[in-house]
Amino acid sequence: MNTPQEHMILEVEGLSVSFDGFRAVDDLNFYVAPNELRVVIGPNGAGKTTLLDLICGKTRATAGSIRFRDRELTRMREHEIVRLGVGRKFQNPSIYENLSVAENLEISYPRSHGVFASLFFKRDAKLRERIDEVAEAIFLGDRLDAEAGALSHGQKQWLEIGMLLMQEPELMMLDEPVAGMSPREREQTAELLNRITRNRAVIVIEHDMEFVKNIAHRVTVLHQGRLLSEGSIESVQRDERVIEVYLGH
Ligand SMILES: Nc1ncnc2c1ncn2[C@@H]1O[C@H](COP(=O)(O)OP(=O)(O)OP(=O)(O)O)[C@@H](O)[C@H]1O
Repeated sequence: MNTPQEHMILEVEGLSVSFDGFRAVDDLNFYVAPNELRVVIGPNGAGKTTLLDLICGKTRATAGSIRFRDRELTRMREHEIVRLGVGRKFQNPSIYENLSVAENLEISYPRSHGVFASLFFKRDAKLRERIDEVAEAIFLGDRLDAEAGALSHGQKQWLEIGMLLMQEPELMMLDEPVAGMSPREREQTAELLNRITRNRAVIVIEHDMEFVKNIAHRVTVLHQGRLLSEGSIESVQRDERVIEVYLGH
């Protein structure tokens, strides 16, 4: 799929970024539908992380456009992009180790309704409800009072996903979410991502092909900053160009 379709939530067109003349992302077109779970794969240095950096505003594009719900993101600042509904999870969890699970979720709840809104009981009830709901979704419903630092590596990754979910993003991006997880935790993460995608679009960068098979609706393969192949996991795995790049011929 390399042509715009109707109702795409994300439309990336002609996107390029150069670092000292080196094109890390090179004239890329990339479209994601509202309830899609897209996995981006590709060899080291293919431009996967840079693509997410461009979408979330961490890196500025040299050329091209990124439209999210018909809003142009390329000139927006990171916090504006977050406010529009784009959430990003980095490889290393950025949770507050000294705070409890519930507190970590609470500080991630958007305050956009203004300081005075927090004076009202209604907001607190809604917040508590949201914390319970998210904690349940990330398999930490019975660990609300646990200190985040005491969680397992996998649980910390889930907590960070939960912190993003508190903001109810319409597009969520995750960089290698199952790195370092046990097989059981990987299974649960697949279940979590599938559930999350019912209400939003999700982009995942992943190397573990078994995991990719469990979650991907479609796969985008990047190579040297360009689109190499795109489609179902089966079609991408059969693609000669993909095989060649991975086998390094
Ligand atoms: N800020 C930067 N300055 C200079 N070069 C950069 C910068 N960010 C990325 N690059 C280069 O761009 C290329 C693409 O990097 P990127 O991290 O996007 O690849 P990747 O596909 O995510 O790889 P990996 O699987 O190894 O994480 C690499 O050659 C990298 O060294």
